[in-house]
Amino acid sequence: MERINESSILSDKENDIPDMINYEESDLNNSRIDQDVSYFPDANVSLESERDLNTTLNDTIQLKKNLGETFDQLTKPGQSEPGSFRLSVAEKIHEFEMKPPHTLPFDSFESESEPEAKNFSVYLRLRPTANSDNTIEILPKTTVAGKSVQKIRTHAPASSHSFKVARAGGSSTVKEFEFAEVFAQDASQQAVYERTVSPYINGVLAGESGLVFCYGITNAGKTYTVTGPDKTLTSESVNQSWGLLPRALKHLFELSGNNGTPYLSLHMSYFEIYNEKIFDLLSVETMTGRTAAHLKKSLHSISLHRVPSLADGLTFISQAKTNRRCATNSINKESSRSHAICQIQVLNESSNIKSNLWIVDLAGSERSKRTGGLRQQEAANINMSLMTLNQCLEGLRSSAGDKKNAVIPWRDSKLTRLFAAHWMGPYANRTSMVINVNPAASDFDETQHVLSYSSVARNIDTSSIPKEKAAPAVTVEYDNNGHRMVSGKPTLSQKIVNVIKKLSPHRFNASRKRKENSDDHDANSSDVFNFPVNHKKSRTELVKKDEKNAPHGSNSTDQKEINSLKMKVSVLEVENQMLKTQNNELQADVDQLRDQIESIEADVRDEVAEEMESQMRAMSQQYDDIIEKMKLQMEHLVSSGTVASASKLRPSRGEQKIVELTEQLEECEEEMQRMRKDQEDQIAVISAKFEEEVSKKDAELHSLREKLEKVLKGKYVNSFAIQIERSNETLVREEGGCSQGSSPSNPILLDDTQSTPDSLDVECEEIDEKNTQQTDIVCSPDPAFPLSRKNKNSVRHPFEELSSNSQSEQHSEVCWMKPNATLKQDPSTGFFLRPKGRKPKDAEYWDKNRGAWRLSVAMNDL
Ligand SMILES: Nc1ncnc2c1ncn2[C@@H]1O[C@H](COP(=O)(O)OP(=O)(O)OP(=O)(O)O)[C@@H](O)[C@H]1O
Repeated sequence: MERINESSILSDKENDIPDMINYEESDLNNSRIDQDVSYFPDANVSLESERDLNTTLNDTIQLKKNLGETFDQLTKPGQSEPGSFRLSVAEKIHEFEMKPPHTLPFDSFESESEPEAKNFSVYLRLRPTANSDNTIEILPKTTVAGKSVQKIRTHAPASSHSFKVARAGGSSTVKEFEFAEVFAQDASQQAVYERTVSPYINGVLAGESGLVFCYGITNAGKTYTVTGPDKTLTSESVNQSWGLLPRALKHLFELSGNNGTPYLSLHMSYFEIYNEKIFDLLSVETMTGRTAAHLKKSLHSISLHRVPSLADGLTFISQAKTNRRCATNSINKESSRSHAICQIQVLNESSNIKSNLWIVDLAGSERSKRTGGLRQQEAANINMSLMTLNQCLEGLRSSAGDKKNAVIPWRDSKLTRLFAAHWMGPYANRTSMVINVNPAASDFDETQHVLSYSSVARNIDTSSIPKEKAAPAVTVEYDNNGHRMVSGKPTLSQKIVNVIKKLSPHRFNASRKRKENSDDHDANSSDVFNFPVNHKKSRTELVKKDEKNAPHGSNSTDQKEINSLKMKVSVLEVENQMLKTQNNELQADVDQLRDQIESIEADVRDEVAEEMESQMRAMSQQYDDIIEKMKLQMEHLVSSGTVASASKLRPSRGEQKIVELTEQLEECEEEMQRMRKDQEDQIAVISAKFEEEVSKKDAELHSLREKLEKVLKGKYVNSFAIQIERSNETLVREEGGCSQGSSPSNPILLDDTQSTPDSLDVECEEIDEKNTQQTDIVCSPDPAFPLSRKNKNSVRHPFEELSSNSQSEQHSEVCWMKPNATLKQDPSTGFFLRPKGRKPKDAEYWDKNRGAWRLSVAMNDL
C-alpha cells in the first residue's frame, strides 16, 4: 500500500489547489480566486506591472471583440437554414455551454446506462429487529411516469406519541411514504449496492461525481449499510456483509483495470465532522493514536491517500472506522457520534481531471432523553447539523418551486457546506439518499420525522434549482487596499491573478510558495469548503467571532461557562426547532382533519336527508298499497255481496250506533227546522190577515164612533143604542181571520158590550133600563177553552161560578160598563186592556192557564 504524504498530494500539481471539491474551479471560480488573491497580495504587485497587465487585458478584450464581430458577420440572418454555418456554430456553442465541466471525453466509461434522474434518488432500508414489531408495511412496486416507485405504510403503535396525537385529532394512524425502492429487512448488501451506488461508478470513472449518504436515527443500520461489519474488511474476497464502500472500491478497481486505463488512479480521504470540527481519520497521527494533530481546520489539510489496490482501500476503511468516534449509549453500544465522510477520488492523470464519489455515514439523529443525555454537546451538534441539512433540503425543494428567494443555510454547518459543493454543482442529480429505519415500535416517532424529510428530498428537482442558488450571494467585500470586491465578477486584482496564472504559472507558484512560507497553513483562515462568502453570517460563525473577540486574559473559567451556556442554548435551539417542526406538522394535520370533518359532516347531512326521503317515500308507498288493497277488498265484497264478510269491514257496534243516532239527530234537526219554517210562514200569513182585519174593524169602529157621536148629539140616541145592540148580537170577531165555528183556533168571542168601542160614551141609565143582562168581557186566545155564548145576551165563562158565588157578588157582578169607560185593545194580540185608571177589582184577574182576562165591572162602582 502506498501512503501518500498529504503535502505531496496537495502540491504535486501545477495548479496546486486542494481539489476536494474540484468542480469549484468552474462553478465557484470566484471564491477560489478570492483565495488565490490571498496568495498574491496586492501589496506584492507593483503598479507598473499592474498597468502592463491592464494593457494586456485590454488587448484581450479587443481581440474578443474582433472575434465576436467576425462571428456576427458569418452568422448574420439568412444563413440560419439547417446545416448552415450559423446554425452549426450556434449548436456547437450551445453544446459547449451545456456540457458539464470535466467530463472525460473517452468512451470507455460513458455515463451510466440508467435514465438520468432529475430528482434525488431516495431509498429506504429496514434493518432486522429482534422483536416482532410490525410498524412498517411494504407495498408492491409500481411504475409512475415510467419510473419504478415503492411505497410503505407506517402503522403507529399504540405506545407511540404519533398514535396519541392521531387519535386525539381523529386522524389516521397510518401514513404512506414513497421511495425509489424499499429494501426489506432481509435485503442483501449486494442488492442495496446495486441500486444505490453501482449506477454511479461508470460516471465517476468518466469524470462525473456522485454522492450517496445514509440518514436515519441512531441504531438504524447506517454504519452497517456503509461499511458492514469490521471483521469482514480484512480479506479482498467479497464478503456478503460488505457495505457500500468496500463494494464501490472493488467495483472501481474492477472497471478501471478491465478497461486498461493505467492513467486512472484512485485516492481516498476519510474524515469525520465531530462537534462541528473536522478530524482526519487517515492522518499519520491517527494511525498511531488519536492526538490533537488530526484535528484539521480545513479540507485542504486533510490527507489524501493513493489507493493502489483494493486491499489498501479496505485497510483505509478499517483504519478510519477504528478512528471514528463511537460511544456506547442506551440504544447502540457502538453508536457513531460523528458524520463520517469517505471521498474516493478518481484522477485521470493524463488529463488531470478528477471526479469524486462521496459515501457518507451520518451520525444518528437522537433525543438526548432516549440516549441518556450524558453527551449533550455531541447530541446537540449532531442534531443541529442534521437540522441544517433538513433545512437545506427544504430550501432546495422550495427554490425549485415558487420560493425562488428561499435562503438556504448552507453555511450553518460544515456538513451542509460539503453537500452544497455537490448539490450546487453539475452532478447534483447524482445523489442517493438511503434512509435507514429500525421498525421497532420504540423508534416509531423519531422515524416518522426521518421519513418526512425523505419525502422532502425526494421532491427536489435538481434541474430546477435556480442558477443563483448554485452561485449564491453576490457579496460585496473589500480587499486589503480597500478595493471593492464583488464575488461573481472578477475584480481587478483577481483579473491580474488570472492573467499571471495563465501567462506565467511559474511566477504564480513562486508567489504562492512565498505566501505559504510566510503564513501558517491555516493562516488564510478561509472557509474549509471555499464557498462564496454570504452576507448572512451563520450562527456558528458568529459564535466563533464572539470567541475571537473575547477580551484577552479573560478568565478561562468564565469562558468555559460561556461555552457551556452556548452549548445549552444550542441544545435548546435544536429542541425548539424540532418542536416547531412537530408543531407545524400537527397544525397541518389539524387543518387536514378540519377539512375532513367538514366534508364528513356534509356527507352525513346528505345521507340523513336521503335516508329520510327514502323512508318517507317507502311509508307513503305502504299507505298507498294498503288503501289500494282495501279498495280492492271492498270492490270484491260489493261485487260478491258477501254481507257476512263485509260486516268485518264495519266499524264496531258502538260506533255504528253513534253514527245512527247522529244521523237521526240530524234528521230531527232538519225536521224541526222545516216545521219552524212552516210555522213562521203561517204566522206571517195570519199576521197579515189579522192586520188587515184589524184595520178593517178600525175603520168600521171609526165610522161607528162618528155615527154615535152624531147620535149623542142628536135625538136618535136610543134607537142608535138598540141598533148597536143588535149589531153586537151578531158581531163575532174572529182572531187570525178565522170565522166563528169554521176554525177552532183562537176564537175570540165578543159580546155586545165588548164590541162596543172603548170610546163609546153611552148613557148607561137609559141603556141599563132596557138591557139588564149581565155582561162579562172575556177574552180567550186559548183554543182549548173556547168561549161560547150561552145565549145571545150572556157569554158564560168556564169560571162563571167564581163570579157568581153569592148574591151580593151576584149583585155586584152585575156590571155595567161605565158609559164613558174606555177599553183599549192590544193590536198585536187582540186582547182588551184594562180600562185606564181603574183599580182592579177582586173579580178581575189574569188566568194563566187560559191566557185570558176576566173582567167584571160593576157599574155602580163607577
Ligand atoms: N441489515 C442489517 N443486517 C444485520 N444487522 C444489522 C443490519 N443493519 C443494522 N444491523 C445491526 O444493527 C446494529 C446497529 O447498526 P448500526 O451501528 O449500523 O446503526 P447506526 O444507524 O449506524 O447507529 P448510530 O447512528 O448510532 O451509529 C449493529 O449491531 C448492526 O450490526
